[in-house]
Amino acid sequence: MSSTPFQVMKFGGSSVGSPPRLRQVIELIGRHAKQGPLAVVVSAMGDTTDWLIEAAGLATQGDLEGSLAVVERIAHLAKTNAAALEPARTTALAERVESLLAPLRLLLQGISLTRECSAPSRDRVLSFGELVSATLLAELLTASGTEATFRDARQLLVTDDRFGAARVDVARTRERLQASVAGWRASVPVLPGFIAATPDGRTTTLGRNGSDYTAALVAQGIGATEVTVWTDVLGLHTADPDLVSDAYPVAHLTHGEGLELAAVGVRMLHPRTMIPLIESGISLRIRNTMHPDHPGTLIDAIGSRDGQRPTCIATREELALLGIEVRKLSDQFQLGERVLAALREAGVTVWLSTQSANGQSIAVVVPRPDLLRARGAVENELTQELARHEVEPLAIREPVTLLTLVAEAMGQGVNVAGRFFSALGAVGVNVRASAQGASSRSISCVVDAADTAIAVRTTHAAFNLAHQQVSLFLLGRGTVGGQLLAQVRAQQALLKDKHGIALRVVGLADSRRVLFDAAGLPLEGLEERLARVEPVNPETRTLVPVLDELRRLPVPILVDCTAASGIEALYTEAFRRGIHVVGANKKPLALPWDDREALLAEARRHHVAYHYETTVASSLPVIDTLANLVRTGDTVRLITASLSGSVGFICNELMAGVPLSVSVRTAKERGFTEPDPREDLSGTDVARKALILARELGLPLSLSDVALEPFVPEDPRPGASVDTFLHGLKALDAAYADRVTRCRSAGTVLRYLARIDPSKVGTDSPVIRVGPVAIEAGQPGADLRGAESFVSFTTTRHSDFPLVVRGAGAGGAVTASGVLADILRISQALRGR
Ligand SMILES: NC(=O)C1=CN([C@@H]2O[C@H](COP(=O)(O)OP(=O)(O)OC[C@H]3O[C@@H](n4cnc5c(N)ncnc54)[C@H](O)[C@@H]3O)[C@@H](O)[C@H]2O)C=CC1
Ligand SMILES: N[C@@H](CC=O)C(=O)O
Repeated sequence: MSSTPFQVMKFGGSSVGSPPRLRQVIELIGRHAKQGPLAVVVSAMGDTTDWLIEAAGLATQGDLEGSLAVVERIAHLAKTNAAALEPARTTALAERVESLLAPLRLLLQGISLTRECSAPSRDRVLSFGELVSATLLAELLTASGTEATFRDARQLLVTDDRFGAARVDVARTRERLQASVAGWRASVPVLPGFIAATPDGRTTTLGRNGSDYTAALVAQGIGATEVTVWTDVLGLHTADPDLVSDAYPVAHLTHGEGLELAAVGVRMLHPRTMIPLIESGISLRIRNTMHPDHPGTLIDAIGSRDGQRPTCIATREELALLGIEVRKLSDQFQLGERVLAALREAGVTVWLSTQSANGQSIAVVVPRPDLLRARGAVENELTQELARHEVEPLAIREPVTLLTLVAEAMGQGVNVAGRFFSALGAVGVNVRASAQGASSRSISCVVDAADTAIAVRTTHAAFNLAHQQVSLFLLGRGTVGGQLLAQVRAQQALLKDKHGIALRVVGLADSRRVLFDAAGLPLEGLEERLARVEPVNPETRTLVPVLDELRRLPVPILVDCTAASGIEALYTEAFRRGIHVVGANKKPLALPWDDREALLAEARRHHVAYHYETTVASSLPVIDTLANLVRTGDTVRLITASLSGSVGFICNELMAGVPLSVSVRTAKERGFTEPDPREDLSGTDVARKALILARELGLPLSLSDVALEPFVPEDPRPGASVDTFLHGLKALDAAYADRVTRCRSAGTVLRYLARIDPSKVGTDSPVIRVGPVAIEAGQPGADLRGAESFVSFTTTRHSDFPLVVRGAGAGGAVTASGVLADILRISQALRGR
């Protein structure tokens, strides 16, 4: 006889709930049975257990007809599944199902007559789910060529008579299994999970996750080395994938980690199941029936093989926090002991308890449905002290969630608690209570239920993700915003894989519509999706509630690709919420000096970044260069610049003989102008840019200080639409053609330049001048092409040869790339925090 140890495989209800899944299970068992001895444990098919509970309930109400109709549903599922796999034996298998369910029908009849369903009767009713599935699975396996035999777990697993959650007599169970296993090698044993029997043969059930427990007990009893739980996920994930889209299956865990996770409520594991496995050194694998080649999660004595130790985040929801505090300090009180004993006595599970060092207060976390019972038990225990006002009235907080980080040797890691709490604090999650397990494998805290998702996502990112998550709320989906979305879409994978930055667009707004999803908006078709949102009145809408959601996400950034006036109020709200801002919009920086200073001070006060590199010459590194000059102690003596990509382009077109009206229209079409090109042609846009630069030098100037000569005279119809304005430009074509002719004959080029001369501070001459000039060939800026800009810095150190920054100064794609670079600067600066 072979001495190869057994493997135990357990299949849950969903794995055997439908013909395709059942077929996969039969194939899997067939394949593994060829490799070595195998024992199979199976749950009831699909929702059968719920249906049995329903049938028992109806029978108890005297509704036999309804109850038998539910049995019909159960029979139908079993027959359909069996017939789909063995069509040739449809009738025989249907008869088999009928004969298996006949005693159930009789039992329900009895219950309906007495209108009483005792705990033993209920266990008996529930047992039919597993009995049917195990019997059918054994028959279907044999028919498929894998010799299998139904083994009644009630003859093997011995329990006490606590019906509903019976306690197993491990020693007697082991004895029976050892005696029985000798005959198991020739034919795969198929055992019903979840059910067992008292020593006198009355059917019992094992409670929650009972089938996993059966598998662990069987493995222990027959000396198996591994239990595989086949389910519908790829393994135990680092966090609940419904809450965290980045959660991933963990390859290896130690038994200790598994037990810890089971203890804090991870649905897939139960402490009862872990104990026989740990005692007997049996590995537990969690695998997906639909992906049988995926290794899933292996839980054993060794744990991680590759040094990777991901932190699993477990949540237990629907809890209540009870705070009990003594008014007067006394070492006689033994508050903690009494409260815990009272709760134990009342049968209330305590998920977490923390006591103050002096024993004056205790906080306990209990299941929410047990809150009344828990409260009653504690108040009863402390009746006299409460009456004498020695104890504060109980403080109750509900619903709350218990969030636990589990990782081997966590206690030896540096600053684990600090990282945990600061990650939660950074997104505004209040920790209501906390505890670090003595095992050094876990640390737990209690948060409000409303904070569950954000708390899990944040801690998961802080502990498990190699990449930095960045959450973008984009305002504006026009020339720049639209290009930015396209660039994020194109760069997303590369940024994550190569640079460790995971950009997620969580919000998008235009002037009248907003879309927001904290989990991230799919970028494909996003603008079309926004266009379908019901528009609202821009005058009355507020984006502050969106900021309240944004602030709770990792590295939140408000990205302003609008030309909106008054948007600084939103920036201020963002800064106050710890949200960074990246803006292409010049208007907030051209506010009166005191307002602009107040805005920047607000960002500094809240330790957030405000980057606006693209406000001066699109993606050209102008502001950064200037800041570096100033930071390194250089003195800027003069800045001369062609700061308008659109007006520069128009000048070049005019010099090439294109009429003014046509060149302005082309500049707009190419995305060089402001949404309203009058902003460019009036010189206001250049004046704002020059002002932004002058202020970077610390000069407290305002727009009214700029000596401005427009490129095109003021529109006589300022309220007219952009189209009307563009149309009206035709009237100026001849005058501009004349001007160009004069330039040509003088050998000069038409340009629109800005000049910032700090030496004029304190004199009658303007520090900033903006206006059209005719410059000679060979002079800086004369040879600009298309929408090129240039900025020339003459400084103490760059005196003979000014430092020149030159390149494309306008356009959606280049500007968007500058905005993206600002976003990446923030995320890089925050890495690891
Ligand atoms: N086009 C370029 O080459 C450059 C543009 N910029 C700046 O970028 C900003 C955007 O320019 P474009 O994309 O060309 O403009 P655009 O007119 O093409 O797009 C503006 C977008 O902002 C939206 N919007 C307006 N008010 C809003 C509000 N209060 N909230 C949310 N969305 C709002 C509009 O619905 C539109 O989607 C402007 O401030 C411009 O000065 C900066 C550097 C270069
Ligand atoms: N309209 C602007 C765009 C960049 O700020 C320009 O023409 O330069």
